[in-house]
Amino acid sequence: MEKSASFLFAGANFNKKKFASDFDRFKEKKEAGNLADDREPEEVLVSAKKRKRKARGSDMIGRLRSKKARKGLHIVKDNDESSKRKKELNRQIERDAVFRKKHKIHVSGNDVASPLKNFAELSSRYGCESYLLQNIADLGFKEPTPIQRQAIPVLLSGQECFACAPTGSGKTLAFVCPMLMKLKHPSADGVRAVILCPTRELATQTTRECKRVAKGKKFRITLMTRELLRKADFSKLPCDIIISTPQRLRLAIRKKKIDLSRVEYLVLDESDKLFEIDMLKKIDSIVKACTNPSIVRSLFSATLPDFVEELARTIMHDAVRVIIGRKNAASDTIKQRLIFAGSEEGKLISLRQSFAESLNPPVLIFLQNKVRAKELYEELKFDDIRVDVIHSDLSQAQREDSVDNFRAGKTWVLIATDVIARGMDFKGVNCVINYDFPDSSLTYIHRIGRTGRAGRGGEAITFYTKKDIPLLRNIANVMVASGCEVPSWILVLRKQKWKKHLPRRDSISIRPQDEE
Ligand SMILES: Nc1ncnc2c1ncn2[C@@H]1O[C@H](COP(=O)(O)OP(=O)(O)OP(=O)(O)O)[C@@H](O)[C@H]1O
Repeated sequence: MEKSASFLFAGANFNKKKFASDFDRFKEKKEAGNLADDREPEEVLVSAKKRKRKARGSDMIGRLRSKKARKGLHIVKDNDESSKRKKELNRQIERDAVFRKKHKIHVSGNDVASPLKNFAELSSRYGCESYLLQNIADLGFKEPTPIQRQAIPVLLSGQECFACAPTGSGKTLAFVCPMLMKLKHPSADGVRAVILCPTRELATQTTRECKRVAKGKKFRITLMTRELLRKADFSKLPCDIIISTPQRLRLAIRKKKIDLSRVEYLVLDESDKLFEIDMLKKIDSIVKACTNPSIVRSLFSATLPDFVEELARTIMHDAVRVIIGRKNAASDTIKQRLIFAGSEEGKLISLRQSFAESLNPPVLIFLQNKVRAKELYEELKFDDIRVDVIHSDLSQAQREDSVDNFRAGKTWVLIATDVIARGMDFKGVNCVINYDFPDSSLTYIHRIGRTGRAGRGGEAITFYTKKDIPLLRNIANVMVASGCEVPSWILVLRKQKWKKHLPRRDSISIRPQDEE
């Protein structure tokens, strides 16, 4: 090859000696090609025409071939693209699976959205407005909790969802955040979102939380109060989001005061409580009143019994199931203890003794009904501790005062019925005492979940007497599942089937009758 014959080969020297045999063959071919010129002119002409035809033919075939090739190339390219996409999708699925495993997120459903790595993804993936991110930051939330990581993208993708995550793990933000993002702006179109809570206290707390998260955006967030129910004309009342107990909302529907046909977003908080038989009818009529076909419904709770899942599946389309950790488990930040108190008298002695040794307020004490809550309050109110009581016989204002005083630290020990066992977020409760054994393992999980919230530690003490032994194993199983120690004899007791445990108990009062 001559020097510089080709720009590509410039600088490369062909070693003729080394490749002599190849070089000779190449020379032979060239010489044979030159022979054609020695033929007769006609011969040359005919063969030239033949060559031309052949060339033309081969050109057409070539064109055809190259067209096919181009087409083939497209197909190959398309196949390449789709296999690339498939590969990337598979990689994403693998990454999601690893991430979910790390955060103990279990999902089932179709095309479940990837979990959030951080709150900033709300903006990069879903165009979240800055006011919301700012509010989340102002609340001091640095990282999403596992339920927030998964439930928020699921709801933003428009899928319905039932979610089960431990007490105090941030479920409220997990449904409030996508709701505000979906609603985008305040509007005069009527109610567009409904949150149902089983108790008034929880509805009040959720309203407050919702307003904090929506700060700076003029959403009309309304708590359904008795007064509002009596006086307000909802057709004129501007309202984007309504938060209510099922009772009050059903009354409003019955009185034809409220139109829920535009509701785009419905949340059933503490859903297993809402699906209990006494609430089910009310829930049913509310669900039916929300007639918007594009509504997104979601169920949230720390406990999700199988019957609730089955019921939920009958009303929800293609819902995604999100479970954090183990279903129906207590928060693992709570140190749980069982104490055999022998009798009612033994419980009171034990309680006073533990207060005398170390009272570490705030403390919450649960009893099985309001009569017993009042009795214990009467016993303790003259002791040297700041004690208060909350139950359903108190007026709304008195109940609110009890909650506020406990929140503010004015009350050290709050005696309560199960009216505040679910959802209430009291910051820093150090100890929950089950003075009366809970009526089920689900109630146990919710009661003790008033402590050990948002990653903090806490303690739960449960008194039991002989009457509570039938349910002891069920509670012990919850304790073992969250890593607490339990005497082995309890774990071999017979397990009780689903039935409320509400035994008749002796009076708490140890004062002689004529003193009362
Ligand atoms: N991402 C977060 N980072 C830190 N704290 C958070 C975060 N999200 C929520 N919290 C806080 O965690 C606490 C518990 O949240 P929340 O009341 O929503 O729990 P929950 O899961 O609904 O509990 P429950 O089952 O008892 O109703 C609240 O004080 C809340 O402000």
